[in-house]
Amino acid sequence: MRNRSLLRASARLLAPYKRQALAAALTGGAASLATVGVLAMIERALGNGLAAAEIAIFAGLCATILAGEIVANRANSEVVQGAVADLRKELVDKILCAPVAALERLQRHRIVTALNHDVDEICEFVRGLPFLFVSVLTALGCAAYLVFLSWRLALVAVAFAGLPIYLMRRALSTAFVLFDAERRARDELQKDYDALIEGAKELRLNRARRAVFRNDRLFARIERIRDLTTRNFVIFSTVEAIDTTSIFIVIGGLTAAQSALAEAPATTGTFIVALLYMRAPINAVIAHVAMFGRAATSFRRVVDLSESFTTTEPRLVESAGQPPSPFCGSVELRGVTFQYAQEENVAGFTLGPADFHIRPGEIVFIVGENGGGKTTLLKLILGVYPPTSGEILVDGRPVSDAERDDYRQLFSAVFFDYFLFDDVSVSQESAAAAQDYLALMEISEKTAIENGVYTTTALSAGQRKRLALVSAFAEGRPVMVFDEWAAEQDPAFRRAFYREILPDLKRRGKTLVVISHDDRYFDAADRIVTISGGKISAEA
Ligand SMILES: Nc1ncnc2c1ncn2[C@@H]1O[C@H](COP(=O)(O)OP(=O)(O)OP(=O)(O)O)[C@@H](O)[C@H]1O
Repeated sequence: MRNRSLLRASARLLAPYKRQALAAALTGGAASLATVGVLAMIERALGNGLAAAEIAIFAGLCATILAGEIVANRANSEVVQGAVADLRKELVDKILCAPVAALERLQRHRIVTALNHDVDEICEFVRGLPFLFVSVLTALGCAAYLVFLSWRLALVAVAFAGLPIYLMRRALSTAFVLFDAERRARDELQKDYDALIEGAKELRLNRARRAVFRNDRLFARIERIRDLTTRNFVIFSTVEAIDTTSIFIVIGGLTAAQSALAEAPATTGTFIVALLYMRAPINAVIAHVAMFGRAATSFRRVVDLSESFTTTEPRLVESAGQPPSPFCGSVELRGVTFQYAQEENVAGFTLGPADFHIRPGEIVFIVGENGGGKTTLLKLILGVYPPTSGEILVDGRPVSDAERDDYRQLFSAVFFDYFLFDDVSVSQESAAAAQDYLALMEISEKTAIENGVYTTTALSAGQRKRLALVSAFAEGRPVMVFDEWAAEQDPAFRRAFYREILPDLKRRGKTLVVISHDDRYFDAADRIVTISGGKISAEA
């Protein structure tokens, strides 16, 4: 079933390139038929020589082979590169629209392996499709020619090829099972590669962990992949060896049968030459079967991934460039709940039902114990997580799924695990203010904004966080949100954040939502909301 899906998906990918694909198929097909024609003429020439007109036809066929192959390869390349680029773009768009909670749950390694390895495998298969088509056409042309030469010899050849074909089929189905195991091992290896880079400092410090990680995890997985790939290689070499041997078995069978069938030796000779020629396209088909197995496994992974990316906001990529809606009133969460997906029979954390509101121009602090639900609440306020139930209202009007992306444009945020892009989206009016903010953050000596890009982001942890605040400010949104922003700051700058920067932002008309554990500065808030065990427990 899935295999048919792969073929359907391949057909869909190739659909926009129908004209080039048709050109490739026709020119490739013409070259294949010309090859069969050349073979037939050689057979005639060996017996009777060629007349002048036939020499011209022979030259014409050779020219057809040359031109056909050049044009077919060029058209193939256009088709395949187009289809590959489309598949990559499609996956990027899927990830851009995917629910953030699903991306967080899936973890980076699975997505990276799908984007790189799986796309490459599928592309490799698609890339081979036009050649497969030409190979099948050539093989069919040869087969027709063989039947034309002698249907009785053709029957003998099929009879002798039966057992090898059965053995090859058995071997290939074993290989397909191994592809699956190899693919799972690749996911795990990618996960360990991530740990190898991201955990470099920890691995340097702990000799015992380094040894276990290297030997029992990384090397063990690399060895497993080597083992599975080698076993697959052996299977395919065996298939090729069976294929090579089978041709000789068939030839042996033909020579043995020739006298019983009273075939002319010249016919049998030509039959065998054509049979030998047929080996090349048959080998190409077998090689493609291997590609098919790998691509089918990768395709299953991509489909599984795509299914977990099912989104309520499929049009996110189309709405780029729309201006944010004007914000004049309040934001309210009414009876909002959110539940993380269940992990291995452990129920996911549930937040809410929560009622929460933000009035324009105020500073709201969200406080509470670790794991109480502050960041989850923040992601709900920002519209990054859609509520499981309940609704979000702007100026008393509920925000629908279709409007959620407009709603999100009200906010800029510095998350606890923020990502710092090196470009700054500075609106005309906030460009000068962004420069002011670099100075206010005491990093204008370290970096500057040139052509909308920071000259450097290679700064200390606290300085990078200040740069993230500049970026958030430069976006010019009415509501700014900070998740434990001051955690990395030195005491003087931490004080500056609560006593100078937040009031300055408020003076500039910003509404501010701040997660904080800095209880000595809680008085900087206009209002404090406490959350514990997923419930808003107090408001002051
Ligand atoms: N990506 C996630 N997937 C599943 N569960 C999660 C995820 N993130 C958080 N949780 C669960 O949700 C609960 C609340 O997490 P949250 O990050 O909102 O807490 P917090 O109050 O911000 O904590 P902290 O003060 O430690 O930052 C946690 O106890 C955790 O079990």
